[in-house]
Amino acid sequence: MENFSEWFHDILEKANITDSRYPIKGMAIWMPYGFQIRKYTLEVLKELMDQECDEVLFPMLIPEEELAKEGIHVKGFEDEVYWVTQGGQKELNEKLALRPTSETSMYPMYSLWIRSHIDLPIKYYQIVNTFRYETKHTRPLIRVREITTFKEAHTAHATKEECDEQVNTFVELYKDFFDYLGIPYLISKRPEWDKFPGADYTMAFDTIMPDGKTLQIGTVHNLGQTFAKTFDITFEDKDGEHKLVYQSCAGLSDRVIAAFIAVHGDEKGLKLPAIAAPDHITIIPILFKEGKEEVIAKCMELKELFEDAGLRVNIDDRDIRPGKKFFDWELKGTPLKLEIGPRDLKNNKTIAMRRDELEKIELDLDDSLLDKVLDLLEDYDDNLYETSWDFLEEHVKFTENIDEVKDLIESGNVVSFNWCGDEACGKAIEEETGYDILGIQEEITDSDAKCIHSGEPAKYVAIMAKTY
Ligand SMILES: Nc1ncnc2c1ncn2[C@@H]1O[C@H](COS(=O)(=O)NC(=O)[C@@H](N)CS)[C@@H](O)[C@H]1O
Ligand SMILES: [Mg+2]
Repeated sequence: MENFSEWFHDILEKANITDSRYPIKGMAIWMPYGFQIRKYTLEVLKELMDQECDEVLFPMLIPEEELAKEGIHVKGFEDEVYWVTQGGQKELNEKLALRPTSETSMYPMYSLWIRSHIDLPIKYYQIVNTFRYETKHTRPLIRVREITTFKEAHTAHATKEECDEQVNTFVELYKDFFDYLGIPYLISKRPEWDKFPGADYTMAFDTIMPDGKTLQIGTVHNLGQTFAKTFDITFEDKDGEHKLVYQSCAGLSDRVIAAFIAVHGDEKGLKLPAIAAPDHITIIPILFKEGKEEVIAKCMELKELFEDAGLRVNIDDRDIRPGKKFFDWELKGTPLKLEIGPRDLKNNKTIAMRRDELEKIELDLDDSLLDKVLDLLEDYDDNLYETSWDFLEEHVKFTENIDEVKDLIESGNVVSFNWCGDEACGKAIEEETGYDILGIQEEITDSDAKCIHSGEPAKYVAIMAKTY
């Protein structure tokens, strides 16, 4: 994985995940195999989101006057918004923004819908495409200009306590989501200067990619009452008083799939956890002239057996030499491969192979087969989960010496350090090292800890990294 970036771009094309040759920079096509990975990933996400929120769907276009209402917010996005200025031959009398995110399309409606405390809480989410004219280097799935898989949740609450609680609930939901996908993460509170435009604070999930650079894979924002003031989202409370709501929002994007592919991959290609793998099992018949029908018949029988157990199975019966089939299987990263040839049939066996260990496992073609296959899939998933978390944990290094930071990060680590929390000091650290402070992870109680830069008493343990 020396050159991860090359591996990543290659695998997207070779495994038929996306095609970035679309004639607009930062926009790509979801190809069939990738579309399935995205589909199964979204099934997991929606299962979790539907327990917490109601799914809705808002228009993609936002009137300029709404987008511009929240000063800090629009400042944060003014360089990234795409505009629609014409309808057919006619100039529009008001410019329309392609949503970069949907606060300013949703909150005028929240203001309309929320009258009384009984209308609260509102907890809506949508999975849509959003548009950001990213000026930094675009990368497929990682930094795109059309974010095709943008899950955004937006909540409104009567009290601060309930809103703060909602932020914690979304953090827990994201932990569950990434745990299902076996994507390891670091959670931190973004520094003041890097929080979401208009938010009180931002909780961020970062994963460590194979090259040691971190990728922000999800964020939860406590918006406080800022947007409520701007969009006049008030409610009449039980005591008859009119009050501003408290709001939170939580976002994920295509980056989840970038991380899913990256953290589990290896030199041979994809290695997909079963939960979002297009197929769980690839059956490879070894076909000779004689015995061909029997082999195919047995493969069909096994496919049915596994599908009846809820597994996704494909038979690679292409008329090509087995070696090419094995190569493709390794590239596409299906968890388990079963080989069946005429000799295996005679011995009533199949040769199984897990995509992680790549060792031959002889299995009897008897009624113990299904359970053995399910056990292999479970052990495989556990191994992927453990391996990815080991990688993350091995690549977070604590240091008290700012001179060590560069070597640690350049050799592919995230650096954990004591920080006084002062903004000027934080910016000086970023300036001096050339890396980003991802955020603070915990408060420090024992007072003798000193800030890595100012030497002042440290208030927090923070993390910094080279980021995507
Ligand atoms: N250009 C981009 N390409 C891919 N993913 C992106 C891009 N910009 C942001 N993201 C992802 O989208 C997530 C949410 O974006 S955000 O700006 O942080 N937050 C919001 O937009 C909030 N309104 C969430 S509802 C980020 O955590 C990041 O993982
Ligand atoms: Mg951005």
